Amino acid sequence: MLRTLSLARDRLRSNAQVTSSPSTIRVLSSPFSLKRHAPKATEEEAPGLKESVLLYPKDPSSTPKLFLVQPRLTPPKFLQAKLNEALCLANSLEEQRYGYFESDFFDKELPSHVVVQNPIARSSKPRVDTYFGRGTVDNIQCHLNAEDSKEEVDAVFINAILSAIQQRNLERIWGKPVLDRVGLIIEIFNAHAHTKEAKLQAELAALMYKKSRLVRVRGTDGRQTFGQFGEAEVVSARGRAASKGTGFVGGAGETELQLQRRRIADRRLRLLSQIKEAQRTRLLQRAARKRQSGLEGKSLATIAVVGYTNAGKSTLTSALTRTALYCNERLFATLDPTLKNAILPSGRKVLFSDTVGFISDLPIQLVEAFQSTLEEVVEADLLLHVVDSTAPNIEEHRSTVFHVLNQIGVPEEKLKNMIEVWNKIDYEEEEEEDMHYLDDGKGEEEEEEEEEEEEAELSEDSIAEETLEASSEATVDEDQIQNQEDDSDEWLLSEDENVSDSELWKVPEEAKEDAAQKSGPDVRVSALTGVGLKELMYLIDEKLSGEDEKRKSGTIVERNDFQSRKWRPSFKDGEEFAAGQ
Ligand SMILES: Nc1nc2c(ncn2[C@@H]2O[C@H](COP(=O)(O)OP(=O)(O)OP(=O)(O)O)[C@@H](O)[C@H]2O)c(=O)[nH]1
Ligand SMILES: [Mg+2]
Repeated sequence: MLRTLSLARDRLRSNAQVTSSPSTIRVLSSPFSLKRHAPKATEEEAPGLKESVLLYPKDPSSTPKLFLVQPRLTPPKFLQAKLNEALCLANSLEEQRYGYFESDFFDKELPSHVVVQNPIARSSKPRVDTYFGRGTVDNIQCHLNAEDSKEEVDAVFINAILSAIQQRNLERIWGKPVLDRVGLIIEIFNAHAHTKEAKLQAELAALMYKKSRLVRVRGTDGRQTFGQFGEAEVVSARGRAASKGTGFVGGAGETELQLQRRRIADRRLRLLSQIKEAQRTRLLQRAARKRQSGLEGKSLATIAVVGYTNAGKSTLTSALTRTALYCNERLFATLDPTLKNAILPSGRKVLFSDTVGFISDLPIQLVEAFQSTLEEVVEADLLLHVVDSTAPNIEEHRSTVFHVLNQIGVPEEKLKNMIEVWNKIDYEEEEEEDMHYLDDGKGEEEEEEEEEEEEAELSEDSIAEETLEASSEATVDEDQIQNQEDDSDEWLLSEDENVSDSELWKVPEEAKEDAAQKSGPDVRVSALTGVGLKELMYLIDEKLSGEDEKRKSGTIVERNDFQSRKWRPSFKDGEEFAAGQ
């Protein structure tokens, strides 16, 4: 069904009527209530971390005003879903203070946005220098000027993956910071991180992203700098750069680049050792849990609740365990795994683990920044996949989750045994409406004409432009060589990897096949109203006893092969330490 933007807002509001109504209603609806957790006095703050991870200059005390640019997609239903998600992402960027968000999500205005031509759809290859064609870049500039005249836009959010060069060039043209999809998600991680471990992991992700963004920038006064604005130049391993034919012989610039890299490398090492410490604590706790359950003579199984962000994982976990986890309509409301007890119908005691949600187009390296968090998923006895049954692009959500679970090394056996829960069945579908969003207004014919004109312009006046593009591509490779020398185990792929965007970010066919193998939900629930929860608890009981049987008969290998999986945590000594308990 075609969902419109206004419908999306209505839909959010209709959810809001249930979830964000006055606190009295929330408390009365217990045990399925959604209470915001109180500030933790014992939470150890990590002072000064925030300042060092900002991807663009902003006032941390206020929510930034973003202008969203959505490349056009087909079919319209898919575009609508992606646009809705991007709007929610943009509105999710808000600092969390003591476990709370100050503003109510549903009171927030939707960010200004425009749908523009998609360079990938047109030529299957975006422009190397500016991602979009010239006409689109100018068009966005006009929209930005109009927005600025109302209230100044703090940053432009492009819902696509940009290379460092494209990002810098667009910043120079528009005179504003530009965030791509990965950049914004990292910003959200940093803004929402609450515990020390989440803060460290989010900073690590930001740091490695920053590293992949290092390009030399020519300031307005002609000096080379790494500042926010300026003309992007690609720095080669030999310290040579070329931009519009203006090369320079390097030396000082190269040193500056190396200095930046060294600072990042130093900080990364410090962060890794702090994360290792936090992970050691987690491993000790897990070992203690196992020991205790062993003493009691029964195994204390852990059930990891996984799913796309905003699917309702925390709401469901709260409902099943009769606790009040933090649930919020903002994307990535949960960043830390939380364990909660519950008793199954058989009387068996289990632990539910609520964790960070997944999202499409997220590079594995970013997922890996949360490796200590995701270990809870890999180590769990049973997985509960929560799917938002109201999502228009439900199949994309499902395959994204299968993809991430595969990437983090969840064994196939566990994937097969995973319970798929379709949530939000209480949600009623609204009438179909026409889509409402600001489009750049270009029909296909116009787009083709514009493209032809651009191509003609390029071939006439190609020397400067092509020099930039060709040299960008050439020197990027050389730059990558240096990158690898500096830091061989890169976390984030940069544009330097020379792989097209579509190849990098799309969900592989195998993940789609995995998702398709499961024909539908095992159980349909409403975490909010409690419908289907009893059935779900019986199913969990059944699956766990099936697992016990298989284990007894030896068809399941015990969880001692952590190091041999596709993705491995780098903290082997911590494992050994815990194993020795
Ligand atoms: N209508 C309806 N809304 C629900 C249901 N379950 C969750 N929600 C709403 O969906 C939104 C997201 O819920 P969360 O439980 O925070 O989702 P999550 O999967 O934990 O999200 P992240 O932690 O951000 O990944 C909240 O506004 C919930 O109130 C449901 O069964 N019905
Ligand atoms: Mg959550």
